[in-house]
Amino acid sequence: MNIEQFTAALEEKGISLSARQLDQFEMYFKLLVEWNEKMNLTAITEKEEVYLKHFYDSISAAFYYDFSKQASICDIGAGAGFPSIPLKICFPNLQVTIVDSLQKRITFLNHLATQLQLEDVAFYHDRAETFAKRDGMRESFDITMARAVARLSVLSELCLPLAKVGGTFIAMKAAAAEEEMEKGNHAVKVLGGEMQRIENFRLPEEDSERNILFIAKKRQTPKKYPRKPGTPNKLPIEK
Ligand SMILES: C[S@@+](CC[C@H](N)C(=O)[O-])C[C@H]1O[C@@H](n2cnc3c(N)ncnc32)[C@H](O)[C@@H]1O
Repeated sequence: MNIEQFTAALEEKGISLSARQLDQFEMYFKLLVEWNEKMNLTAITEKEEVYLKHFYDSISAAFYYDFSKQASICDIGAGAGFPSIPLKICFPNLQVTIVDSLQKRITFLNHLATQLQLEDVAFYHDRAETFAKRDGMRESFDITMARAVARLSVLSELCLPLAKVGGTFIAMKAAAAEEEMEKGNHAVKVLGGEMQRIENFRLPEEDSERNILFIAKKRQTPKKYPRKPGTPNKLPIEK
């Protein structure tokens, strides 16, 4: 997807980018590739692929959810900033918090935010399991989201405790989401969530399936969750 196609595809979805926003994406691409030579940030480095598989794919959540309002987002395991940084570029009104367990990625994100002059962004080197125990963080975000971090039964324990009651947990998935949903539904309920809808589409130019799960945070998460780091993955809440 070249820049013209990227701009047109977003325009079609009602997202128009200014010259400044396009510059920010261009700088993001350059820094990603430059820093990737020193540290492992992504396997995707070819320009048109970065625009499609990282930028467009991250923004696709906005085709199904209104990010144009003032809202706080916590992006768990964002790595090099996906999906929340492309969303922040498109919707500067968002307050973005990223939590990632790899320090190197947080160093990159701090540099990126300075270069792109992003405001209202905060980056934490932590695991979601311990971040949720910090003062003021638990059940404090309007939206919690993650792309390519863990299967739903595990991911729910990382994301739902951080979403406020009345908020939304958005899980961005590739294929096989239906099966994951069936297995993950129990964890979603236990943690205070309720599956709302699943949006399914294919990435343009690729025959690659994408699923975005929207889960409403209905009730408070029981105090015992999240469990210790590593436990959600070792002993997922599954029936
Ligand atoms: C496969 S990468 C995905 C990165 C990004 N979301 C994307 O879509 O490109 C998974 C990331 O999740 C982070 N991660 C995994 N488990 C985590 C946890 N429990 N808490 C915080 N970050 C975690 C890893 O450090 C890594 O950066």
